Amino acid sequence: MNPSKLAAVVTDIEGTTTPIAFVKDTLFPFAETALDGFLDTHGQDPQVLAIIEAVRAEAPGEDPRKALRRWMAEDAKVTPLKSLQGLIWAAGYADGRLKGALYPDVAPALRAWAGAGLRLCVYSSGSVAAQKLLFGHSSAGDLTPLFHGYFDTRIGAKRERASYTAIAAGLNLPPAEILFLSDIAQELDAAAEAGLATCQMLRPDDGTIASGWHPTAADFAAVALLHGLPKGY
Ligand SMILES: CSCCC(=O)C(=O)COP(=O)(O)O
Ligand SMILES: [Mg+2]
Repeated sequence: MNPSKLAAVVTDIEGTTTPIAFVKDTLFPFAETALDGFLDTHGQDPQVLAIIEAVRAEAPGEDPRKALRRWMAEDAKVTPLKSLQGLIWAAGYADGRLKGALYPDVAPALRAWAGAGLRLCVYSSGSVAAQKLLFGHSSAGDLTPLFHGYFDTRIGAKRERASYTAIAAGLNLPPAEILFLSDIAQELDAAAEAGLATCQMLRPDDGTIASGWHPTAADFAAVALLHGLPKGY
């Protein structure tokens, strides 16, 4: 049963479902270390060739490997970098070197919300492939059957109102029936401008600063409490 006015929950990953430290200290260094070897081995694969073309288009005149390393250093949310990281992480998830880290409250709440009929979606700067890997090989098992949809930067940047309007249109739902969860105030601002309900995740482990006006929650059980949703335990 879903007594709230919500039809869907769209969640960010880093700082929301997943500790920032896992992304910054495990995922990103894994991709950085493996970059050259991956490109040496897979550089002629059609998928990788297309990504390198996209790198050249984004960084004209710059050596693609240099551009990729610069974006990694800047934590730039650039689609070709995010696509390539997803391909590199795939091998790590497949052989068990990587396991998608989730805060302990996340899986029980997601199961309860999906069971209550809510449509669950992810919106992350990480590529859709990378999102499916993280939730498919998570510390709580394969959670991908719980999700209705996945969105990445191909629908638009996370700090742009138009991205959230496009997500609502893609879900064929009034924006007000969608709750967006994120730790980043500018993302929540953009979602609220598009008419979505928002909640800022203030994970104590991540030391997130409150934006001042979005409702806040320290975990998904608190989100459930705010919206009259089951919390899963
Ligand atoms: C799909 S997991 C990797 C997350 C990632 O690459 C990233 O840049 C974090 O972006 P988010 O939008 O989840 O904060
Ligand atoms: Mg985030």
